[in-house]
Amino acid sequence: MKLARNILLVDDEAAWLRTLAVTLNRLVPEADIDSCVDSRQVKNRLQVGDYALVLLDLTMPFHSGEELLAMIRSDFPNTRVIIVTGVNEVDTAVRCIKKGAYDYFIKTDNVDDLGHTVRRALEVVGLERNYLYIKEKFLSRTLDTPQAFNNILTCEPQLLDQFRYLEAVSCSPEPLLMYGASGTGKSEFAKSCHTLYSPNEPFISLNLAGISSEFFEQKMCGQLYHHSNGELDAVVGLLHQVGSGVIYLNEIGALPLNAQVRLLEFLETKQYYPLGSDTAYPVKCKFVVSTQDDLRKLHQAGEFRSDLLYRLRAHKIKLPPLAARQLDIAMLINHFIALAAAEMNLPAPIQPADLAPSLAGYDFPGNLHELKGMVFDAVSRSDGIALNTSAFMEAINEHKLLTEGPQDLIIFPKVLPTLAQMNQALMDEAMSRTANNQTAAAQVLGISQSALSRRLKGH
Ligand SMILES: Nc1ncnc2c1ncn2[C@@H]1O[C@H](COP(=O)(O)OP(=O)(O)OP(=O)(O)O)[C@@H](O)[C@H]1O
Repeated sequence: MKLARNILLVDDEAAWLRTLAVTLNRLVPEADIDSCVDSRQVKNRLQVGDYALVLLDLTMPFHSGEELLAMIRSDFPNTRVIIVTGVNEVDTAVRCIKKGAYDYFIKTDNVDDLGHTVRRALEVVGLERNYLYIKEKFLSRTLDTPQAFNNILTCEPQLLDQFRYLEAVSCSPEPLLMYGASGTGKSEFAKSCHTLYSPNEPFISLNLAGISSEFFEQKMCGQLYHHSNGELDAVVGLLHQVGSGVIYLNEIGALPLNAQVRLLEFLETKQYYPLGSDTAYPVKCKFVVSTQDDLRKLHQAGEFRSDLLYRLRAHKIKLPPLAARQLDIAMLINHFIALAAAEMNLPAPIQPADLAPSLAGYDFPGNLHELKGMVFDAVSRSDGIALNTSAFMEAINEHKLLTEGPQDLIIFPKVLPTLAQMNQALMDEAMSRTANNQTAAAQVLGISQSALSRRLKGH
């Protein structure tokens, strides 16, 4: 969605209107400026043009600025008004602010101030319109571009909601922050965002785990090398390569503090300097970032800047772990079977009906990476008819052993002990752990004190 940049200047003095238009063109070159010298035409002009801002004179024949302000506030609530007034009308201008004007400007004031006020008002209107658009899109139950989500299979309502949210916010120039453990589909969502935002521009992804501040800056901004013979060499940075596309920064929580300052500058000033150069270049891309960490906790630990955190959280998506997506498991297994069979040039085996239910209690710590790996392993072991499920069972048992912890494991020697040796070893261990208290040791072993006593004597 493009932000509105159209401004209508209204004044009955044609010469002043011309001067104002020239000045604003110079101060706010990104704006499109129209003017209207007849107060009776203002309503008509607002009906046909989508104006973000009206600069309104107070004293005009036919309709006063105050009257027009009331009409604009009621009929065109998405358009902001700045009152432009002479020194002798400041009281009226202040009254207009109370009635909903965004600001007022006295004709004799420094025009640079007017430039700042106009730019601020345009930003406010842009944000308001963006917010309204996002709200409307999110509340509608349908997707405009369902094909953007072709790579994300799901029938979980919470993920379908995320599709609608992503479609609504993808047009916004603000960054998108995704939370989710490894393998929950963050890269796929970043790609969908790219398809929605700028499908014909590049998509570039950078993993920030273990990155240094210097490398980050060089990678993003590029570098200019000045040789002693006067020649120049340039390494092009990602911000140049990505142009108006999408840059996906994975593991944002790992970004060192100095590099966080740089990223914040890219977001706020919308420009960057290649290393070794003092020429500023524009940042035109959309930033999508993701993390597995709780950035607020990182901030509390002094590892993440709060200003960057607030800037990044403009739009955010939380992706659920695979274990919370039970409706999807059977469908995802089939999807990965088809992928694996195509990749290995094998016939696609059939998924046993009881496989997905048997995985219901498993928590998939590696999420979709893990499920995909299991299916690929299973397909490679299959006979081409039924899917070999041993890969799944092995993974589940391995995981059980790991999560139960080494203290719960009995590690047997290569040559197994006899039962008598195990009995003796168990009794010795229980007696030693209970400081030779037979009653307590018997309790630990699950037998009576007299039975333990008998056995100890027997040995
Ligand atoms: N809903 C889905 N449908 C089909 N495939 C999916 C889906 N979500 C993710 N995948 C696939 O699962 C794998 C893991 O997903 P992805 O790489 O997007 O996760 P991630 O959260 O970005 O992981 P990491 O944090 O490790 O980078 C990828 O091969 C991806 O194509």
